[in-house]
Amino acid sequence: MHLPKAELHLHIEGTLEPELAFALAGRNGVVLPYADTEELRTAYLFDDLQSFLDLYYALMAVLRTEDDFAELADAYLARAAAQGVRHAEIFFDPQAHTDRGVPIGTVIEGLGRALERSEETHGISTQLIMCFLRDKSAESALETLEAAKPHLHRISAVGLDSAEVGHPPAKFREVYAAATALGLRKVAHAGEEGPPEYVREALDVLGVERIDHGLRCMEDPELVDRLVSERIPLTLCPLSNVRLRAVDVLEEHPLPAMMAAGLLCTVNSDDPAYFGGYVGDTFHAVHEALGLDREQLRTLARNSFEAAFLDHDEERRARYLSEVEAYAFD
Ligand SMILES: Nc1ncnc2[nH]cnc12
Ligand SMILES: [Zn+2]
Repeated sequence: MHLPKAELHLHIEGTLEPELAFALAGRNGVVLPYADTEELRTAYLFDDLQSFLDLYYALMAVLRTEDDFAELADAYLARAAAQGVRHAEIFFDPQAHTDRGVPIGTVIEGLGRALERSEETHGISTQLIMCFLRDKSAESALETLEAAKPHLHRISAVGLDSAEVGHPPAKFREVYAAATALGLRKVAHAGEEGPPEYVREALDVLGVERIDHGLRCMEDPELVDRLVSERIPLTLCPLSNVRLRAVDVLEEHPLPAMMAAGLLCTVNSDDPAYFGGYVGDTFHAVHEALGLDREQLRTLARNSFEAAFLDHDEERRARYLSEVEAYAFD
């Protein structure tokens, strides 16, 4: 669906399509434990977040050089542009690469190279969000922030992702305080598999401005009231929630109830190479499965630009919002 939109919850490593994985494996002499792309695709049946993460981290072995990261990001941006994305705030997981010997500079400069020419090449403005892996230590997160310092001009925010349950946001209090002192914005995954309490902690202890997922806030009416009154954006990922079994089927996703409750919902693709669709496909899917009408889809698109970190460029935000209003559904 070509409705103009911002994508705010997208892991660049989660855009690694099987074809590119095999091409990079060949180039870099990495042997994958799958015969071909078809066999690899059969592994994309997940029971929960962890079963996905195991494959997601394993496949990253093919990403080694600056060119690899630039190619990965460029391929995503081309697909996103074809689905109406005008602005993308892109997550990356530096520790997943530094832990296997790829320097953080290789990752950031490779991604940065694709991102800096994105507006010209794809018509998409971009930002980069550096995520800490919450199943690693707080010290490792601090070391990662320190190692990223020569490249901070390329990074606008920090985030928190990976295995949620058992790794509450408060574990990362110190690194978020350090990121704040460096002028970085803050988001965190919370309430995907973890309890509503993690959403509260992300707001109160880490000071995040957006919640990634936030699905489980619906179990806690008081929290919903707070998210509504403070207009905290939620970056929801409905196709991801189905594939990782947070909801049984898309038809039962609480997105309509969340919108009706007044939450500032956005719709995103999370890891589109693994979950069956990019963000335009996701808009189409929620239209079909949940019956969201055109004005509700327009609201989701409007919300995406409202929730974007575009405060330094309100003129651009206004331009994107006017494109949403002007969009004529086929
Ligand atoms: N859906 C997700 N939740 C947590 N960490 C992730 N890393 C990539 N995708 C993720
Ligand atoms: Zn995510």
